[in-house]
Amino acid sequence: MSSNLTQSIAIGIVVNHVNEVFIATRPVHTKYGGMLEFPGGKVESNELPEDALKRELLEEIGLEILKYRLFHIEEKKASSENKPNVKLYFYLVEEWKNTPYGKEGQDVKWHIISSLDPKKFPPLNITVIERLKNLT
Ligand SMILES: Nc1nc2c([nH]c(=O)n2[C@H]2C[C@H](O)[C@@H](COP(=O)(O)OP(=O)(O)OP(=O)(O)O)O2)c(=O)[nH]1
Ligand SMILES: [Mg+2]
Repeated sequence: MSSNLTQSIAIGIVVNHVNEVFIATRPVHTKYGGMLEFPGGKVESNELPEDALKRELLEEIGLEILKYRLFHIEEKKASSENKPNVKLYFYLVEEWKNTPYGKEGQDVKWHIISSLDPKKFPPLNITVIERLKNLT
């Protein structure tokens, strides 16, 4: 029997009109430190995934999002009894206000979708990056 809880994560794939996505480098001292990531973070207990998406993008990259849609869900079972299962909600963000920047001091950059190297991202991003490349 498994009693593991599920930690949901809301992630924004911010895409501009020239097929670039806004990507940050994870701080070195964190899990997957030094790897690339789409902005986002943990869904809190009182939130829906899309509430967390709006909050995290404002907190991390100063973006007020206007148009977004759920694009992909990735789930992973916990590797041990005392860890949560994880569920990643990836949203495509297509319209926003403001100009995104690294509000927490993180390194950020626009990357052309076709140039993305999935090996530079956490392993749960591999499928969504493949799907993203098939869009363009
Ligand atoms: N933001 C983000 N997290 C990802 C991606 N891929 C992936 O596996 N993750 C994982 C890494 C983390 O274990 C988890 C989200 O964590 P986070 O570190 O961004 O969480 P957070 O913003 O709420 O930060 P904190 O409060 O835990 O410091 O999801 C991704 O593309 N973007
Ligand atoms: Mg985060």
